[in-house]
Amino acid sequence: MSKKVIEVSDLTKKFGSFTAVDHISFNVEEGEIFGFLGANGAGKTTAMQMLCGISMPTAGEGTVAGYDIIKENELIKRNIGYMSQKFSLYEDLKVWENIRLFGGIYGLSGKEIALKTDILLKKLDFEKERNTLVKYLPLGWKQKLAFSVAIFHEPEIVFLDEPTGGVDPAMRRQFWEMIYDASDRGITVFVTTHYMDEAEYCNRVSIMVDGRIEALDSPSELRRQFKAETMDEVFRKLARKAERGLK
Ligand SMILES: Nc1ncnc2c1ncn2[C@@H]1O[C@H](COP(=O)(O)OP(=O)(O)OP(=O)(O)O)[C@@H](O)[C@H]1O
Repeated sequence: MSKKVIEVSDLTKKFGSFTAVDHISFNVEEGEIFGFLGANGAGKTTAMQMLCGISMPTAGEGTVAGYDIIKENELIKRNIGYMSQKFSLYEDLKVWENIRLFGGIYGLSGKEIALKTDILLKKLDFEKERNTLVKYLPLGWKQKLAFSVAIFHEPEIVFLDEPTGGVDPAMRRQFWEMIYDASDRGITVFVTTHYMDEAEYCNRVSIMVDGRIEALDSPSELRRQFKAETMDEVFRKLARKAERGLK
């Protein structure tokens, strides 16, 4: 049996009387690429922030990387990687300065950071951009850099919130090569996306509708269950039920 890196049960988040995330329960296994889908406003970001220890649940319980999401949220923050929609890169710092900053935040030594920076820049073919201010990088490059710094400390799990928004399919494909590479090294990947071709690349996918998980399985099994040719069709069949955000 594979180890569970995420285990949550009845996780709920209310904002006043509005229930943004409504009693969700699921597990993610070590090394999985787990897709977290849902229409705008379905509750994906809110759920992810609870898993990352950034936001406290109103109800429910769970563990991430073995730590309790309520009592040990500080430990979770230190032991995961997180790439938010706005990514955390500092636009007015150079590429190498951003890498050093995040390496430091994650507790790596100066020597380790220097060594790993050289390896990373070479791997990304970014050596010429070492001294470039991040604000001058094209969006796709920023996304690759943001992902690289999110996993610089080799966390057990990385959370990616719409990591490939706004770039062309070729660039998105390159980004997914990096995701596969991380997954091959044993890093569990939890990823939200609006692109249904990306959903097909995941080992398992959950689909949220109005704060609840309405379906969860492998893409092929979901296509079978929903008698659909593509994940896009599965998604549209489910999203039709949504009352939030689609009007
Ligand atoms: N701090 C908040 N206060 C009140 N309502 C909020 C807050 N954060 C989120 N919401 C509401 O909760 C619902 C879920 O939002 P969330 O951002 O989690 O959705 P999402 O699935 O990530 O959507 P998107 O794909 O647009 O990012 C939305 O209706 C949103 O307006």
